[in-house]
Amino acid sequence: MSQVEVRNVTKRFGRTVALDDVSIAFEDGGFFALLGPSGSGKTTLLRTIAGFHFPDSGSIRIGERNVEKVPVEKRDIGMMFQNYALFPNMSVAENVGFGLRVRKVGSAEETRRAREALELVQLGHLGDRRPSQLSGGQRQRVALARAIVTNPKVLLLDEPLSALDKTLRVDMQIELKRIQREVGITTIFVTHDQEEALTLSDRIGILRDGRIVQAGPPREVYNRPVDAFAAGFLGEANWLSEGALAGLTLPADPSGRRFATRPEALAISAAAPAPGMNAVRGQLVQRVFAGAMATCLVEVDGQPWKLIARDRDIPELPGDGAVWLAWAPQDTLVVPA
Ligand SMILES: Nc1ncnc2c1ncn2[C@@H]1O[C@H](COP(=O)(O)OP(=O)(O)OP(=O)(O)O)[C@@H](O)[C@H]1O
Repeated sequence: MSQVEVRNVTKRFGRTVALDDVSIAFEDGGFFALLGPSGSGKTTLLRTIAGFHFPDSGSIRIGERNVEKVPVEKRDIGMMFQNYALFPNMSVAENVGFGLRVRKVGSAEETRRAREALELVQLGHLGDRRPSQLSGGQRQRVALARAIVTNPKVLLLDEPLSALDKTLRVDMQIELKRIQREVGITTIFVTHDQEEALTLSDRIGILRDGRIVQAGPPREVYNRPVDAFAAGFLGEANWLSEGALAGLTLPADPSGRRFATRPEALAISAAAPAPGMNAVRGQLVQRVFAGAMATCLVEVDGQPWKLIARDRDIPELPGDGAVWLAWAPQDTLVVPA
């Protein structure tokens, strides 16, 4: 059975329908990322699961209980938001133990469990410090330790890493994933960073206008997007114009469908590609060197196409910019028009 289940939830703010009949299940122990453009309803969905909003209709189950009318503090959740606030006048260990104190577990148990949680986030040695004496990344770990110390059924994270700089954010992603695996806690994570969602999660859900467009394992959503929006939102898509379809080997009947390629599925060359490959002709606009990888921007039939490849795999290209872009037929993305 899934650990969290949202069934037909609608949530309105005045005339805005922030969640429109959303149904989605979160597997026990899974790491689930909610992705979508600004205003698509990600935060509203998370806050409705947390209990800060009550749905206008529909139900929410956490564990074995229906909780749509249960207040936040009784839902058995841990939370970490972007603007997490640690209590400045408490030590790190007291901050972590706070939720246990509220639950009156007793001081010996509080100390022991707070220490364990701090060790889990590798801050066992800093329990006596004040939050102001920690770095940004360390504070984030304290917030995480505090969120999981009560052993909740589900961990809700709303863009928890977005305030960190790039390097620290990548470190924290790895750390968060390790901790999530170690504890085995069902985690729901809101982000608008596609790469972060792909790195961390074993399932993703894409929202648009308050609806779930597609949910599934990242690879499945990336390789089999249900529509053009999902294809363009999770990664980039080069769309084939109708006129360019003639002569290509397509994995499905073209009627009622659109076809695209991912940037990394393409090979670029001056000469026509080998038989059996799909290929289009284009005009090289730009080749951008970025260390290990390179990007080529190519105009194909008036459309901008993008190729991403290892720089060393890109051959010398002709001065006049006339190139072929080739890909294996099975790498064609097929989406309903
Ligand atoms: N408290 C509120 N009162 C009124 N409207 C709200 C409230 N909270 C959210 N909304 C509206 O509901 C819709 C969904 O908002 P939500 O914050 O869930 O989107 P989001 O996907 O998390 O966006 P972002 O990525 O920008 O955080 C938006 O149109 C937003 O303006």
